[in-house]
Amino acid sequence: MSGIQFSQQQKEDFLEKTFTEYIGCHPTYTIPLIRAHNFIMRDIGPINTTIRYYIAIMAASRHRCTFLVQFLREQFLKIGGESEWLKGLEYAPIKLQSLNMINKILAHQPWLLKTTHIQLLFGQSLTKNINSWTLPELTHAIIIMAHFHSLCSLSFGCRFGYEPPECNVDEDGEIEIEELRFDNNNCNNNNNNGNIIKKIVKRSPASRLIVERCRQLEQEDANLAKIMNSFTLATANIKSGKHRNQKQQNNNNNKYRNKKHNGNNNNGDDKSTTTTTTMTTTTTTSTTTTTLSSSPNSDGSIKSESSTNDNSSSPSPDNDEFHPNTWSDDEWKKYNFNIFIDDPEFCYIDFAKRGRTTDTSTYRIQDYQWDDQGYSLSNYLFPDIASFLDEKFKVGYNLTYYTLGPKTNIDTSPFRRAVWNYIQSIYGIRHDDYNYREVNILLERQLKCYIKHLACFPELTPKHDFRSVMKGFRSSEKVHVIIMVAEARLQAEILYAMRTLMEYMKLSA
Ligand SMILES: CC(C)C[C@H](N)C(=O)O
Repeated sequence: MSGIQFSQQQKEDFLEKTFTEYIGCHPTYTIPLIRAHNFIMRDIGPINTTIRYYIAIMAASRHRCTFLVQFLREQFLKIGGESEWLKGLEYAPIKLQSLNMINKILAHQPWLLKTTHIQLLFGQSLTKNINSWTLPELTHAIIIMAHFHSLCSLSFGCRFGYEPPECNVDEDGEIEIEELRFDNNNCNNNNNNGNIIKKIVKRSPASRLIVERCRQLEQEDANLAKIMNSFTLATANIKSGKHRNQKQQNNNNNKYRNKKHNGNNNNGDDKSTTTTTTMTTTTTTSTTTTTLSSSPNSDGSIKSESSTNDNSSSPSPDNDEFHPNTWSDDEWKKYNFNIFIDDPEFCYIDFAKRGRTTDTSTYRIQDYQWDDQGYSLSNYLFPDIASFLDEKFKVGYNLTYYTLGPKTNIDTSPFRRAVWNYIQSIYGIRHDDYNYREVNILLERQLKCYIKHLACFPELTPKHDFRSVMKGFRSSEKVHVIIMVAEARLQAEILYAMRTLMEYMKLSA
């Protein structure tokens, strides 16, 4: 795939800014992402282009993603969208307003989507009018929404969590900075370095801060070998089935037993993180203060408060102007996302803690899978879309460089599968053939918390998290995890939506 060139238009439209800069280090993913994006937003499809952009604005507003909302507003006007509509949803056609409900459900609690929601959008045959949706239109709209909800996770994960770059100081005092910039000519998919493009820059007074950071990183690196060895061991144990012994031990662990009895273990969260938990050091413990609403607590579940980091260096205007956690009240007002959505308080709740009154049971992936049912239904309703989504899901799930930090030739599939299945379990999707104990063995608590935050509350992901979790990982590997979060989340939304559309079609057949 190296050597593929994007047209200037494509670059301007989508690759510039965040995505070019940060995801470009994974061209194997960037290319299908852009292909799918262009198909969803620009190619021939059931929905008119300006409307697509408006739906995308509604979707990105659910997660208050300034970067995307600004970008989409510009595009909307550029292609001739009604500027009046940008005053708020109430200025847009009723047909668009009617998407509000499924936008919020899909974004935060997709398991709540029911055929009645779909029914409302179609109207009864007698009352069918200009405001009614058709099945292909609705499928397109759902895919736009899910695509942008997932891009919010990608966007917050990368754009706001990436300072300063990893770097090393060599003996001559030059600094090697890992630059995760997209460069078609230098990208080689089989490159064990994860396509990192390094640049040597001369030390300058301005780089003193970076040098200090390098020293810190060197210290952290001292623990790296240990961490990676224990990870390799855990992975090997899982492959050889030895984790069953671990499971046995853990079953004797009182904390776990109590938790299980309380019925709170649906998400694979386990407060009694086992001794084999790996991947991070415990050297940095950040103190937090509460300022915003809703953030995950230390075991990966969400509590009603959020954090800013006492340890984070004071924000520079350049880096922080769009970061919600640093906004003043005035700044929040300036970007009034609420005009494009209703019920702004509606947010993710733990699937495990969903109200007893809801009739939602766990989604068994074996009953409705992407590969079979999801693929064919989406393709039937919106021709050709399935292969674009499928390509992205496959890369999101299978991408590997066989590296882990400084180690090479590592089979990371148990770790990647744990990340993927953990995210889907957050949305109530269970893979019957998966042993969820592996999640607790391979993902330490802080990482689970980060992942859950990024999937469910991307707008509240503390900026410093990118640095403080996944210690020992390369920056490109952290981006890789963020890609998995975005894709697993996207697939979860699409699965719930397609399953509900299928039920609706059966009912109305
Ligand atoms: C997310 C990372 C741990 C993935 C790893 N670098 C790999 O090549 O598979």
